[in-house]
Amino acid sequence: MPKHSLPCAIPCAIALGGNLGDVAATFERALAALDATPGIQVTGRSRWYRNPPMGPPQPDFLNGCALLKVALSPEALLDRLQALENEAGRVRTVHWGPRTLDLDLLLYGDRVMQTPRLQVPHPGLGDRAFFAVPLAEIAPDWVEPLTGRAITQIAQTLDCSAVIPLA
Ligand SMILES: Nc1ncnc2c1ncn2[C@@H]1O[C@H](COP(=O)(O)O)[C@@H](O)[C@H]1O
Ligand SMILES: Nc1nc2c(c(=O)[nH]1)N=C(COP(=O)(O)OP(=O)(O)O)CN2
Repeated sequence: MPKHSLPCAIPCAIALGGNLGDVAATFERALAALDATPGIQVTGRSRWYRNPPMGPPQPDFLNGCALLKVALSPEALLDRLQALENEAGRVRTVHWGPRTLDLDLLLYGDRVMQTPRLQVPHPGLGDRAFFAVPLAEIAPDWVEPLTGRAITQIAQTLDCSAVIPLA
């Protein structure tokens, strides 16, 4: 089925992060693989932003966000995101430690859910500038359903000074 006719597609926002290897190339591969996935269309992407690590000392991160149209359940979308993390060689060792690729589901339409596997909106959206700054670039007016705040409003409450766009 052509992507433009995906029935019941839900607008979603994801975050990309990583600090091991050629992260920009890893992000490009992940977005291409997502767009090639039945039931997923990549409709927008931010610039990539360099910023210092949250957590233990480690190399700076690249972070960014992408917008999707998704005709999959939130759980099936998470399965696909985690499969792509694994394909990028992600190894889970240290909590908040270095990684080749992290793909987080930030928003799934206006759904609010909290299950053992999935919290949506992502609980970091309100306090992580490396989520809010790139998302504000591509979806400034999207209203976060838990607090009723637009993404730009969230970004304005955070110290965004260390989240620097690449060229
Ligand atoms: N919104 C979410 N996006 C991604 N992962 C989520 C979300 N809510 C809960 N999770 C769970 O978080 C752990 C660890 O995720 P990493 O970001 O890969 O460290 C994972 O088991 C998800 O089920
Ligand atoms: N600058 C920056 N620092 C980070 C980043 C990141 O993307 N950018 N992700 C982290 C951990 O994310 P993880 O997904 O493991 O934790 P979470 O489940 O709390 O989001 C830890 N520290």
